[in-house]
Amino acid sequence: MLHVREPRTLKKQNAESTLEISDITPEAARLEAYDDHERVWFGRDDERGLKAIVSIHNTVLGPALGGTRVWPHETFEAALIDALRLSRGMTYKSAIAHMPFGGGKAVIIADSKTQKTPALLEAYAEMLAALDGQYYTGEDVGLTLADADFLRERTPNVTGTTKGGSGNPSPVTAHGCFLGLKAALAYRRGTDTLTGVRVAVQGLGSVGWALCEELHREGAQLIVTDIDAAAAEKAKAAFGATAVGPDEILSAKADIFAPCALGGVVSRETIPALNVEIVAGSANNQLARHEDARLLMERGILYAPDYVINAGGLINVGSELAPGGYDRAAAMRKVEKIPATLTDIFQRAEARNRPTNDVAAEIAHERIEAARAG
Ligand SMILES: NC(=O)c1ccc[n+]([C@@H]2O[C@H](COP(=O)([O-])OP(=O)(O)OC[C@H]3O[C@@H](n4cnc5c(N)ncnc54)[C@H](O)[C@@H]3O)[C@@H](O)[C@H]2O)c1
Repeated sequence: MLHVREPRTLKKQNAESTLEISDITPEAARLEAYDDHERVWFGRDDERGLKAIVSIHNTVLGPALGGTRVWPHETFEAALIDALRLSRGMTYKSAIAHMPFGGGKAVIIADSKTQKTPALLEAYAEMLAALDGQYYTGEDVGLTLADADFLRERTPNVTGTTKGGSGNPSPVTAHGCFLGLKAALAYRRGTDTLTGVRVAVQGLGSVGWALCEELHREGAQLIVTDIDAAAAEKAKAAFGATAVGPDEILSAKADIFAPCALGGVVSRETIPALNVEIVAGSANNQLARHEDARLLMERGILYAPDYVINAGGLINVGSELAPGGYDRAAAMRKVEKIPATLTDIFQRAEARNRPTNDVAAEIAHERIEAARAG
């Protein structure tokens, strides 16, 4: 059932501030991606260049937690859909990883290389403070560890910082993906030996690069791409990788495709050209549509649901908020459960002839409904 919530207002932190925050839940509710979000906020500060959407999907399991993406979406609607899909994914991610958090995510509409000024981040910190604990954030595409530290100096609800926090989540996300990718390989081939296994990695940013390091150490052959050609060149030198163009990676002949850039890359348009046995990577919302997982299944391609395999970062930053504070060893023990969780999903999906992401979503829903019922 669709609930369209009454708009709410937030108290201004400072009467002089140029930041305006509005409740755009009714506007979001008109979109297919809405999926019954609890609240969607829009923060705008023309003087400081901020346009930010904070999307809170579901807080049944706990307060909303999810990173902030800085990306120059072409339209406001595209940014809003991105935020909605990302925050819903965070709800599922927490539920599957047994973390006590709800799903939330933020999108700042800006080019992180040219428009992410200290003034913009100041305005965003003010927005986070005004949300007053409804939403905890951290790194995502376009928001670095230094940015997270900058925000944390101004407002408390920022995780994954060096300011008393757990630090950069990306290597932990990459490690969880590495373990999950091996679990998929073992499920498919009966062995998780990576020697000579060809992995096509799309996106050589914080997670993609760290994943390549682990894969390379275990003897995988890397085929890489990035829209930043310099990153691909660096990977050639560091890992002996083969670099291909951004459009070529989707049909590259490999054993595994690891999407580690943005979402929507696995779609009914791209699936026919995929030349791999497994899709396992860090990107959020890899599938353009939930139903696309069935097309993968029909092509015999094993899909590791994104919010299961990439939960390492959430587990790490979320552990900061555990009673007693951050304990890295405890967080890593949880990350090491990702392969078993995935294997269980693969088995259930195969036994019922269902796509893996259907099974994962079902498990997440069951946990949320059980918590709602108390
Ligand atoms: N950082 C984390 O801990 C974390 C946790 C969970 C999920 N994720 C997801 O993993 C993905 C990567 O995150 P990140 O933190 O490494 O981001 P990042 O910004 O550090 O890296 C993204 C990289 O992808 C490249 N890229 C963008 N579009 C591309 C395209 N079309 N083709 C090839 N390359 C392209 C960028 O140039 C950049 O190098 C994102 O989808 C993110 O939401 C990240």
